[in-house]
Amino acid sequence: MLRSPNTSESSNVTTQKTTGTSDKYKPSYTVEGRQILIVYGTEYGFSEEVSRKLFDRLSDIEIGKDESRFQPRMVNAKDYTCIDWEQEQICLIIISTSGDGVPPTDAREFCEFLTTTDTSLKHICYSVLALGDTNYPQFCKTGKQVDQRMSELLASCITDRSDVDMEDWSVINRWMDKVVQYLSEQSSIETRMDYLDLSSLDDDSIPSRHNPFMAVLKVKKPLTFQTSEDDKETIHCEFDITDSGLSWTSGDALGIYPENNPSHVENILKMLEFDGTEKINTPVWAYKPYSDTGDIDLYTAILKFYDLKCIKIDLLQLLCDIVTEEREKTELQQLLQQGVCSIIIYLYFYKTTDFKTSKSNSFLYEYINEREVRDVLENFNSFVIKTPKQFVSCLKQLQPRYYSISSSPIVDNNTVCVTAAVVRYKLLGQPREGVTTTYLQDRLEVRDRCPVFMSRNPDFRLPSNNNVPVILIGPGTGIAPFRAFIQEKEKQENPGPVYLYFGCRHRNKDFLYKEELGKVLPWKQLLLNDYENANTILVVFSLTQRQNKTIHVSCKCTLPAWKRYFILLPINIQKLEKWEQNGLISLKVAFSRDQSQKVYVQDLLLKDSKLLWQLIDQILQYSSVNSMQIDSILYIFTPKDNTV
Ligand SMILES: Cc1cc2nc3c(=O)[nH]c(=O)nc-3n(C[C@H](O)[C@H](O)[C@H](O)COP(=O)(O)O)c2cc1C
Repeated sequence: MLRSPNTSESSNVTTQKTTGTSDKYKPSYTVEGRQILIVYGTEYGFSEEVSRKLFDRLSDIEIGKDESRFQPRMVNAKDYTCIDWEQEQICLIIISTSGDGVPPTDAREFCEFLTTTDTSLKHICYSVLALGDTNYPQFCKTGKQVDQRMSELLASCITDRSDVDMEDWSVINRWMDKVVQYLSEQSSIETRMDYLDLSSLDDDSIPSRHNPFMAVLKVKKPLTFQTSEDDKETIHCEFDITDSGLSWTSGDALGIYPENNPSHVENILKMLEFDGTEKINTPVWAYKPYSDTGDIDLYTAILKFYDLKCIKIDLLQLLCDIVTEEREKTELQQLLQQGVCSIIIYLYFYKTTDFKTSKSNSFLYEYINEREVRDVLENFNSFVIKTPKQFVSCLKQLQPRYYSISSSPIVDNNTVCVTAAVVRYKLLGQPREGVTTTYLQDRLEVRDRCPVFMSRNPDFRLPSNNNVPVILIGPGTGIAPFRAFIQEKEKQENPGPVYLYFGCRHRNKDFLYKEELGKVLPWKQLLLNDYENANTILVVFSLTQRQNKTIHVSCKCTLPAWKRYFILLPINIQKLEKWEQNGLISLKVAFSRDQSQKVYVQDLLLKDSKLLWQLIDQILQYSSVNSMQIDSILYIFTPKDNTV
């Protein structure tokens, strides 16, 4: 029997028949059928959502005259040890890329297993759906690596890997169509009961993304105040996680499940002419205690589990089908079908008419990106939605948000701190707000409870050698994880020096944690100028000769995904000192709005470009930095698409 490591050969596999629909996506769900394994590796839950869709599609297929069924089973890559590869026939892998081209944290061991095993998977047919984002230089790297490795292990490819740019469902659906088409023609897949070894799976007692801990908010204090429209509102929150079983390491992030603004929920219910007490099926992604019940009232479901900011194209499609006003129908049709020009371009490149959900439909994407669910319902209001189910099936799942933890467990392992800039802005003449930051600021009161869990960030750590100097650049709320790092350095015996680069608009208004940092680093407060236009946060850890290694990380922080870059570069201590003596490292001090002429980070970088390239040259010569890393470095120094 070929099992992944840590799996007992003599385990008692209980193949209980489970019939509950909410349980069907769990690996413990098992019925007799033609077994198909779906392995998903996810950081933020999208791969799991796609896997559920695939599961449903595969479950619906009837094969042959006996109308037998496929029995898909979904296994999170973190639970890969329950897989008995010898028994598998078909394996579909849906995996995202995280960090700077690395597997999702929970999928690392699975990828490591695939890389190191030399077992033949000749008997397995497979296909990979790689999820990613073209804004990252290492687009879909993990999916590509997994695909290559499966092929090296002699598994046969059912259909070519598809690489998905963000949530491009047209690509996802095309891949699923091909998989379904292939499988529908396979009568040789054996019918069996399930044989997964579930004994090694995590129990539900440890809080996780699916089972968050209800932490008490014990402190909420403003770090900056809004005295004019231009000012930023930044808050510091402390959550009590005593007896939760949760632990973290500085560099990790806290996942927080927000609630929507109740007035937005009420407004939507009014437009739909529902009163909110109607019952619907509890969404499969609901956390406890809601997940324990079969149904939930519509108001609670929309408040806690559905995204009212991001629009699913299904909502436009539904409205297009049911609006009664001709003008609205025509507008929706135009929106969904877009101009002839882009259809032709799309047909030419993709040889398909499935353009409705494609990113190539930029007109549609622009419409969606600028609007929220309530805007769409207001724009096209001649509808009658018959059932709450009809409506919620067109909404996205409300995702947890991740905040870099701004406190060290060494200081207090029962209190988790986060630092958040409250998001409020105007778009299309309407006031808009960030869901979680306004939930924390406006709706969550001290002593209230809120669902939280830990999100590991294993690449983003202080160097293990305390003597190693550390340079941190974290403008604005980018300072959050560095506050935790600095708290740790404070507790170390003979710590190496810490260089902190911080940027903000005004010295007296938004210099976060000014007093604390002033205490810790009186001798090295290097204030960089404005951060607003900084695309990237660069973190330089200097390493001793002995530790010379290159580490690349991405950190979950509050910046939009494409701005989330943390890069570690190795620098030799002596070199660092020498560079400093030679003036290669100089201090740049500027607050963007404290003088009449604005000065930004990129202006300083541009001015220093020659110097910076010399520095990068030295780093590159010193370490074995590969071309991927050079791309990332180039990205840092071209914040305004300027080539330095
Ligand atoms: C911090 C972070 C780092 C990422 N790094 C990459 C990357 O290096 N390459 C890539 O193709 N996509 C990258 N992505 C995009 C994700 O792979 C993409 O959003 C995917 O749909 C997420 O799926 P998941 O929720 O299942 O993890 C990154 C996303 C985040 C938030």
